[in-house]
Amino acid sequence: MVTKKILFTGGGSAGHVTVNLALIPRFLEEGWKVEYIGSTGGIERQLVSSLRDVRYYGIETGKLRRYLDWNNVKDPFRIAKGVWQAYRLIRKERPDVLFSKGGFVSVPVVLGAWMNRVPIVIHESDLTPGLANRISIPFAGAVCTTFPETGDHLGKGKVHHAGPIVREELRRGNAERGRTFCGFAGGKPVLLVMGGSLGARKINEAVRAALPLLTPAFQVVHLCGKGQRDDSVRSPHYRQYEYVQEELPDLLAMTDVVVSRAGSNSIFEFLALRKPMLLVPLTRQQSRGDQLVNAESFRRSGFCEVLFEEKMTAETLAAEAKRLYENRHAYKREMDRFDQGDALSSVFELVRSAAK
Ligand SMILES: CC(=O)N[C@H]1[C@@H](OP(=O)(O)OP(=O)(O)OC[C@H]2O[C@@H](n3ccc(=O)[nH]c3=O)[C@H](O)[C@@H]2O)O[C@H](CO)[C@@H](O)[C@@H]1O
Repeated sequence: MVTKKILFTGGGSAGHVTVNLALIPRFLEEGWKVEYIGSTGGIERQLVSSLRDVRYYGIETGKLRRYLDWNNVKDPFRIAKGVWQAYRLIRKERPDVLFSKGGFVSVPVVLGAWMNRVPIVIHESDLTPGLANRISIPFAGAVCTTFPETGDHLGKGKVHHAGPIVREELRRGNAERGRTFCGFAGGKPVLLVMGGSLGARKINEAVRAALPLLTPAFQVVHLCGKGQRDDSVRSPHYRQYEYVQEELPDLLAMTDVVVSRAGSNSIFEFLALRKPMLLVPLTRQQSRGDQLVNAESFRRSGFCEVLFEEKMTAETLAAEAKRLYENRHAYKREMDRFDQGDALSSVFELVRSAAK
């Protein structure tokens, strides 16, 4: 039997790596060789290093910004260098297919694959496609989507609605282990706060200011983002961690309700685990508005409440979190109606048929 080889790319933030982390074990189990091209210093390098049998190549990359910045002058040269590096790596490694999850590092890799005539499958987990994917889609043979509505933004033809891909290990958490990790006694419900993979300064400030209102009702676990811990804030009912990896399943297992940004991977993970959510989406100024539409779609489905950042204060945050907990059964009922499907298998089959 000829061994197939798949190349993955995607990075810049964990949201552009999570789907790859869920898919890679399936390809390895099926006997494929797996390689990954990411940036030399991005979060993807660290996340992919937790997987065995995956060869990682780092390339130079620049960010695709929509605002003025000195780096806008240097970055076209970095991107051009990245395209050249990706082209040469792909010519040498000869993968049968490229799976691209987006994020700025993926653009040079998609171009390098296209120049080598390697079939390309793209994955878009937000409701509206990001800039890197919009640039890449014309070069791809197929685009997998998470939200059914995304096809309306892409035109039909290449689009394949797969549904959410959620890492299997997230379902294997243990609430007792989570409580032991945090040093929490049982009793009070647990509120998990997650500001996306990079943290969210505004949410961090509001949650810390709201602690006197929140901790009589909840034990609060706060995933605050790298470099954003504030050790001056202490309470026996409050724990903060910058970023967790292997502990996340246990923390989710003990969680009753969530306050979160509206990054697509996070919210589909909370949906899969039936965690009622209060979403504070990034504003249109902070991002391209993708989280606003993600959150609105979830609100329409009855899975979450939305608190706009402009309206977020310690008081509104605490009041909305308590209301969410009181109504938790109603949100869970709506979530139970969601058909999770088996997106992982359907994407695996699509990629297998796209491979040379
Ligand atoms: C600032 C920004 O550009 N955000 C984008 C980024 O978000 P971001 O990178 O935050 O992406 P997501 O919310 O989609 O995913 C975050 C991932 O990190 C994991 N996690 C998080 C915290 C932690 O401590 N441990 C951990 O493992 C979550 O379980 C999840 O799998 O990509 C998303 C997917 O394209 C977009 O919707 C977001 O708009």
